[in-house]
Amino acid sequence: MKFTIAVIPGDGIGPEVTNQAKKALNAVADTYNHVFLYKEAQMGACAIDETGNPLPEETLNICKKSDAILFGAIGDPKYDNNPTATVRPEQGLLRLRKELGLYCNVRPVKAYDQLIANSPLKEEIIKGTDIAIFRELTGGIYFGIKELSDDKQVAFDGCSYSVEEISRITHLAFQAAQNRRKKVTLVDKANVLETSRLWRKTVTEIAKKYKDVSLEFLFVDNAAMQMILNPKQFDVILTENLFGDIISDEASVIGGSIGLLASSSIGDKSALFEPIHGSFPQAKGKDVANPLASILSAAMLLEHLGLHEEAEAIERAVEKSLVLGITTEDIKNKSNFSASTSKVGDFIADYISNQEDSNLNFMNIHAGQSTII
Ligand SMILES: NC(=O)C1=CN([C@@H]2O[C@H](COP(=O)(O)OP(=O)(O)OC[C@H]3O[C@@H](n4cnc5c(N)ncnc54)[C@H](O)[C@@H]3O)[C@@H](O)[C@H]2O)C=CC1
Ligand SMILES: CC(C)CC(=O)C(=O)O
Ligand SMILES: [Mg+2]
Repeated sequence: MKFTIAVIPGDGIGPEVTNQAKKALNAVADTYNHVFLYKEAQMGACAIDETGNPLPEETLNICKKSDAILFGAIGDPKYDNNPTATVRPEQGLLRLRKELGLYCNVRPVKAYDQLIANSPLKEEIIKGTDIAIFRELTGGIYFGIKELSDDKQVAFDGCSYSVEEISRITHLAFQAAQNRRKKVTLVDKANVLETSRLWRKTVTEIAKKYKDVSLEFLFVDNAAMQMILNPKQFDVILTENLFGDIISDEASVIGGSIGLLASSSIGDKSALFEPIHGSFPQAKGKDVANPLASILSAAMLLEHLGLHEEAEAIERAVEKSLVLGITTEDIKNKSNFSASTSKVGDFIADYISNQEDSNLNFMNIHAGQSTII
């Protein structure tokens, strides 16, 4: 089959990790006889440098015409360290999400058995953790009216949610729970925020239609604590934009590294796939960033295109890289061995193409080495 995939590498480590995801997709295309037509587009700091606009119209058009979008990350210290800059890389990503209506961001969190020792959390706490975070992505405080008083002494970020915005992601979260362990936890701050009270009321109503799914409520401050104390209590977490952003980075500690967490952002017409991490500027160009979040995002992309077997092939290759310890330094194994970003990508692509044979090639490279390959 033939698909058009918009590729937005972005800034920092975005291009490096996206390249590895493309290697995995190319291996899938060769192995399963598909054609992936990549349309590369700019967004973020690199787009500002080139065009003055963090989301050029051309990028938006390429995305609208594609079957799916693979995105790396945006962001650059020259903007992070300049709070008065009025044009910012993040505006590009936020506008893209809004323009494409990508309201449902799903962030799977799981504790891989091979990496349990890498987590600072105890094995008995994290072993078996399997959570799907459903984060609302086009509403809330990230999209509210922003103001700074004329004397620059007072700043304002508005937060609003409509019943419609809450309802559409709530249905998707409950449908996902029906195919999982049948539990939804709504994470909010309904003891304080009016928007959170609307979330509780709306979600409670919708829950009545899904009688096989139980609904629990947690205030976000408590949820942040429970994520560390007892993550196995969670199945599907449903939450608003800001809270979902924060608790998903926190949850990545369970998996051993944020460099492992992939995501899908789904709307009625478009779908985008990206790691949950940012542009990790300290690692830019060093070939050390973990590409697995990007590679697993490519697997989610294939799943979205209906290519289930192909998605599984990527997931199996990722599992194999973890079993063999062919991993970047953020999750290096006990032998202190770590592979570079590109070598991990090579292994994944090779394993998809050749399956069992690739073990041998990489076991040889792996044997007796303690430095980056
Ligand atoms: N979706 C996006 O494009 C996002 C962009 N950002 C932007 O990224 C820039 C940096 O933000 P930070 O807060 O430092 O977040 P970050 O996610 O880029 O990095 C935080 C830390 O996570 C670890 N990390 C991240 N990605 C990794 C990877 N692939 N492999 C191994 N370790 C990894 C590193 O220890 C790093 O110091 C900022 O400009 C920010 O606005 C932040 C989050 C999301
Ligand atoms: C960079 C922000 C716009 C968003 C973010 O941190 C995220 O989506 O994880
Ligand atoms: Mg984030």
